[in-house]
Amino acid sequence: MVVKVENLLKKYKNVTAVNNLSLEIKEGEIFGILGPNGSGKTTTINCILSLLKYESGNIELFGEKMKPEAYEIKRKIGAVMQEVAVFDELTVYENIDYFCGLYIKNINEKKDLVEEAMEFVKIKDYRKRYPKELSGGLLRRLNIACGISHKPKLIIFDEPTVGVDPQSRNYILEGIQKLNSSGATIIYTSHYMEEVEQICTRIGIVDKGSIIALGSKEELKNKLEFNKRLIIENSKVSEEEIAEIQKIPFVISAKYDNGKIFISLSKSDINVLTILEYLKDRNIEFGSIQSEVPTLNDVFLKFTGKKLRD
Ligand SMILES: Nc1ncnc2c1ncn2[C@@H]1O[C@H](COP(=O)(O)OP(=O)(O)OP(=O)(O)O)[C@@H](O)[C@H]1O
Repeated sequence: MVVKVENLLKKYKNVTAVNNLSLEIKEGEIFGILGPNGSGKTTTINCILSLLKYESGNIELFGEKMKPEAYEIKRKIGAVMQEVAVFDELTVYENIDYFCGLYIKNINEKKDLVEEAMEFVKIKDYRKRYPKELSGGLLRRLNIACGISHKPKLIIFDEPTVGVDPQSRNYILEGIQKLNSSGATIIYTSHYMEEVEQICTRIGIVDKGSIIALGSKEELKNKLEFNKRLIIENSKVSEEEIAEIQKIPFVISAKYDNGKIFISLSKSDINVLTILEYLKDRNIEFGSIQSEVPTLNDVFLKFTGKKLRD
C-alpha cells in the first residue's frame, strides 16, 4: 500500500475540516479526491504530507508511519500544491534546477531530469523567463515541473488546473497520465468531476471532511438506480401526464422543468420508444430529444442531496 489513512480527524478550532476519513491507495493508481470547495481536500493532503498536525488518526506512506521528520519517505514524494510556490528571482530553468537539487546531487543526472521535467510540461521555450513573465497556465506548469523533476514515486496534485487555460489544462492532465504510466502513483484532488472521470482509476468523493463514496467511476455510477436520462424538449405537459410517465415500469423519475421533461430510466429494459409512443399517443408534442449517461455529479447528488458545483 502506498498510502494508508485511518480515521483521520483534523479540526481548526471549532471547524471539523476532516472527519474520520480513511482511505488506501495502491501502487500504480491515479486516485482522485473529488469534492466541493471547503470539503477538506487540501487539509487531508497537508495531513498526509505531515505539514499539519491532526487530532487523531494514523497515516502510513510506503508502509511506514508518516512524520514531519520522515525525510526518507519525503524524498519519494512530489507535491504540487494549489498555491504556486516558485522563486520570483530565478528563471524557469533555475527554479526547476533548485527544487530538483534538493533531492538529486549528481550534476549530470540533475541536468537530465530538469530537461525531462521541462519537456513534460512543455515549458522548454520559456526556460530563460522569470515567473512574473509567465501566464497563469505556464506558471502552474512550472510549479508542476518543480514538484516532479526528482521522479518521485508518489505525486500529489492539489487542484492543479484551477484557473488555467484549456491548453495548459490538457498538458497537465496528459502529463499526469504519462507520469503514472512511467510508474508514479498519483493523488489528484479536484472539484471538477470531468477531470477526475477522465484520468482517475479510483475516486473518493468527499463532503464535509468525510469520504461518502469510493470506487472506480463505473462502480460509483453503479450505485445509482438509473443509467440513462432522457431530456425531451416540450412546451407544455400537464402534471397528470408527468405522473403517468412516472408510472411506466422502467421510469425511475420524471419531472418537468423550464420547457423540458427529464426522465430517468432504470438499468434494465430500457426502451426509449415506449416513452416516445406514450407521448405520441397522447398528442404531446416534443422537440429535440437528448440522452445523457449519469455523471459523478449524480452520485454526489444521491449521497448528499446537493450538487457538486453550486
Ligand atoms: N487555516 C485554516 N483555519 C481555519 N479553517 C480552515 C483553515 N483551512 C481550511 N479551513 C476550513 O476547513 C474546511 C476544509 O478546507 P479545505 O481547504 O481543506 O477544503 P478543500 O476541499 O481543499 O477546499 P478548496 O477546494 O476550496 O481548497 C473549510 O471549512 C475551511 O474553511
